[in-house]
Amino acid sequence: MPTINSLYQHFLNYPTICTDTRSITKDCLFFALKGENFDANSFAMQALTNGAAYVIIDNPEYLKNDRCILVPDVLSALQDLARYHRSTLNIPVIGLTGSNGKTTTKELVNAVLSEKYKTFATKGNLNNHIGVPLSLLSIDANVEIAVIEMGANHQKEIEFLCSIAQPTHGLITNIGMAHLDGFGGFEGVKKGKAELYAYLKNNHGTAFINRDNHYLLEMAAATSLNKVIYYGTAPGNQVSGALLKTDPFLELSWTGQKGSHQTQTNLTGSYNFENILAAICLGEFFELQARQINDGLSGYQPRNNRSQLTRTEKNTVICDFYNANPSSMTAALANINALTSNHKVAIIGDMFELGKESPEQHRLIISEAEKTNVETLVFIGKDFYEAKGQHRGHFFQTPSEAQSFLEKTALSDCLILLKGSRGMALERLLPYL
Ligand SMILES: CC(=O)N[C@H]1[C@@H](OP(=O)(O)OP(=O)(O)OC[C@H]2O[C@@H](n3ccc(=O)[nH]c3=O)[C@H](O)[C@@H]2O)O[C@H](CO)[C@@H](O)[C@@H]1O[C@H](C)C(=O)N[C@@H](C)C(=O)N[C@H](CCC(=O)N[C@@H](CCC[C@@H](N)C(=O)O)C(=O)O)C(=O)O
Ligand SMILES: Nc1ncnc2c1ncn2[C@@H]1O[C@H](COP(=O)(O)OP(=O)(O)OP(=O)(O)O)[C@@H](O)[C@H]1O
Ligand SMILES: C[C@@H](N)C(=O)N[C@H](C)C(=O)O
Repeated sequence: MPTINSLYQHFLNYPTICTDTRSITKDCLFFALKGENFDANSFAMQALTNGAAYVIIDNPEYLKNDRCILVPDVLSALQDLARYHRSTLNIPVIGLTGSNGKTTTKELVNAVLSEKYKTFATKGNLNNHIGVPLSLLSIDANVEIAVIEMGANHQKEIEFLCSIAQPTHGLITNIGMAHLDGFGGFEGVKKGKAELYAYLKNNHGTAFINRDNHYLLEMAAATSLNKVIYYGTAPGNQVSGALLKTDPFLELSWTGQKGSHQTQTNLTGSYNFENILAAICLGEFFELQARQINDGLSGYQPRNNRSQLTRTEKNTVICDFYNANPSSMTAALANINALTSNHKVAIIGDMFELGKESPEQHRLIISEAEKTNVETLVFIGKDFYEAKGQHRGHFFQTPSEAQSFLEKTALSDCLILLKGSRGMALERLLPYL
């Protein structure tokens, strides 16, 4: 079996990692992972034929030549290699987690910091036990600061990802009602996310904390964090800010260490205010000029179905269908409520991974939606359907039933919120809006 040193030598010679023979890069190291459909050990020879330099396998049956490296477990080897590579990098690594807004905040932080530094940031949301190692292994010697997104749906996951990413700086965006099933309820979410603070505390890292978020303050106090930089709305933080405009895009004023400034963004949704402030705070901390921070923020254009305002032929659609949970759904409803339009429509789909709290959470969202000034409410999915009771709105069990309704209704001149969990894939309704 190879040592981590010998595996790392291969990585230094062949620093591209591949996990899929269908998109192989010449001279890569191919890690044969297992999935629900395949055991990629069986693709090892194909990977070599397609150009891989070496294949890392864990089934001795596929050990055919000296370009096959047999390890006890391929996933662990990938994680160990990433941990080792990270430990050779003497750069700030910003670990970023939270229930909502991780990807958006990561993108904004990267947009800001890249105005001054050579940055690396997690691609998309490759944020789990496979994605974090792959991200770290993409950091090359030119990178000056890395922003690593860390996702989790159960306890000890952030602790494990921190052991790989070894963040020197960290930020929890917020604590919300997400992945309640795996975390074991809201208190479980707090406990799981606080693993980042514990890592920073034990490794002399710096935490960036939204002082307006009392859950984060409680968690920081419980961890006795000693290196903390605050941002928020009240004066006296490293960065303090206020929303100036929210319709349709956010504009804000902020005060840092060297004066007050104004920023324009291409983001909709006042919930993005805290994401933006976090990015400004990191920009200030890493000594960017206000102009660089503002350029980074105003240059960021969401293209990832999160808070993305899209004009169709007939309507304006808030494309927010990447995911959903009770906290982000509440925030999205509050946002459309506050926006101006002749006619408002909310098309919202089931929220997944809520466990035994799911029926109640779906009932609560229906009540929240009813209280808004949105005239047309469309609820899609089994969970909303089961909670429908006597509530106002149109309820459909499946997106295709909702599609027939939308085809008949032919909405026009409307502002439409389209949001649901990933598995609902509500993007399929966009052509009918
Ligand atoms: C192992 C793997 O890559 N899986 C991906 C694969 O899944 P599947 O089970 O279908 O794999 P297969 O069985 O088809 O294949 C096994 C391997 O064989 C390779 N292979 C196959 C065929 C072939 O001809 N040649 C081959 O080489 C193949 O490439 C596999 O390596 O496909 C799915 C669909 O594309 C992928 O979704 C799946 O990816 C897995 C899930 C993954 O973890 N990917 C990471 C890179 C990642 O970071 N993905 C993120 C998801 C992040 C996320 O959802 N985060 C959550 C919180 C984290 C919770 C955590 N506990 C968790 O469970 O993930 C959040 O809320 O943010 C992403 O995709 O965006
Ligand atoms: N600060 C926030 N508070 C509440 N909801 C938010 C916040 N930021 C973003 N959201 C909502 O969460 C959705 C997903 O945003 P984003 O992808 O940035 O979050 P995430 O935490 O990275 O999610 P995932 O881990 O699933 O990628 C957005 O479309 C928006 O509806
Ligand atoms: C897709 C995954 N990152 C996620 O956010 N899942 C929740 C449950 C969703 O799809 O809404």
